[in-house]
Amino acid sequence: MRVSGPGAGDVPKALGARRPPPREARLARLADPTTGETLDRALILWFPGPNSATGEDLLELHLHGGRAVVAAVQRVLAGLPGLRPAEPGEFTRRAMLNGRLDLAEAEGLADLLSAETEIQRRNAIRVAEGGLSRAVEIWRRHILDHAATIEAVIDYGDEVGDDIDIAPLQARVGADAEALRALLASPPAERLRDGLRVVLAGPPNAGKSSLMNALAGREAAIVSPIAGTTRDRVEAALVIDGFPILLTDTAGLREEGDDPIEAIGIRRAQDAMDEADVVLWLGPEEDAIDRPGLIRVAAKSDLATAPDGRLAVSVVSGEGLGALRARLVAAAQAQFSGDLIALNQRQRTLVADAAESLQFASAEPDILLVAEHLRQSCSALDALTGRAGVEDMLDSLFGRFCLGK
Ligand SMILES: Nc1nc2c(ncn2[C@@H]2O[C@H](COP(=O)(O)OP(=O)(O)OP(=O)(O)O)[C@@H](O)[C@H]2O)c(=O)[nH]1
Ligand SMILES: [K+]
Ligand SMILES: [Mg+2]
Repeated sequence: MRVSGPGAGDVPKALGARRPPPREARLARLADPTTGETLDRALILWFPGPNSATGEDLLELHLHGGRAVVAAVQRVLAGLPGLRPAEPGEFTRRAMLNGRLDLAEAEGLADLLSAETEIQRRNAIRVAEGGLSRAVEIWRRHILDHAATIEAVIDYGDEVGDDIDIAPLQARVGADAEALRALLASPPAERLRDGLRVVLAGPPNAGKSSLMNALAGREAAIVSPIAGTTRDRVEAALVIDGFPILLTDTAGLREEGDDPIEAIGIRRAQDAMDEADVVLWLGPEEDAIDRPGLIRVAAKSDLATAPDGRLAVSVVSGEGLGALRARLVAAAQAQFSGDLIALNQRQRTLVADAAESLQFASAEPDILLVAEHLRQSCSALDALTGRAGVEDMLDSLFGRFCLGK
């Protein structure tokens, strides 16, 4: 349990314990101040501000985790003058307001707390440790340099009353716009939870659901010899070699008959393919769509020899399943292993805005407007790290944290 703020240092005494020296854990008996009854034996840690997680005086009580113990201590603390329960995320919010971390780092921390997959965790820790903020700071400096040059040109131009060639500067600004946009090439952070999106597609009875079940290691979808068994999208999340993969089984594709539900299923199958990173195509060669990430699978290879160029797979003999898993891991690696930082939607929008303003600045003939576009680009980056006012954003971000964070 954490207590943050100017009165935090008085809490041990109120609980009948001594305040330990800074940053040293001490075992202490915590007592109810009204009854003298023992609440718990706990470790107390004392972090005087500003060198604490929140930047304020901060006290930590490491209690025995039982719900009743926590509730009893909480009740006693709430009864002390000047104390109230924290809002969700309030500690991190205070840390940010006290300059202990910036907005991008706080977002990284929120992502870290909710990370479900290894690639999410790796990305979140990079952001939480300031990886994104540092990259943004470099861009900001670039833009401020350009802006300073332009301001100088504007001032100087006033003096000599003459036009000055800003083409070389604009070329550099244009190059920066390109390079900044490269930040958008990494997959969006939201995508790191699902991982690689793999869709099984092909005509009815091709063996899609059987293959899905074999890869998932469970009976995720119904298998039967009846064509048109699968009608809706069926998802199974799995992890292969540490890479999260979201498998989606789909309705068999065929000329739409008079079954309206099957027709909806087929439309959903097509949507799923549009969104997929990898499509496992189990249909005939001539119907294979030409797209990146298509893996042609010759299913039921125990029944017939697979044609050249297709990956022979059988869920009966097990042939090709290992090779298929390896292909999926390779695809996931290509997509997620880079050093690029995955940006969330908010960050992507701001980076795109900043790059667009730079683009405008590089092509704008009016020198005053060039300066204005550079300013806008800079303020988009400021919003990213929270230098600019972003109250709404703070509310929604810190609402994602749990109590005590
Ligand atoms: N021998 C053999 N039979 C298979 C194999 N894979 C699937 N089957 C059989 O083929 C039939 C159809 O399999 P499903 O997995 O339901 O095919 P589907 O593509 O999902 O079919 P729909 O959902 O109807 O589009 C079932 O009877 C399966 O048992 C395989 O590798 N070898
Ligand atoms: K079937
Ligand atoms: Mg099926």
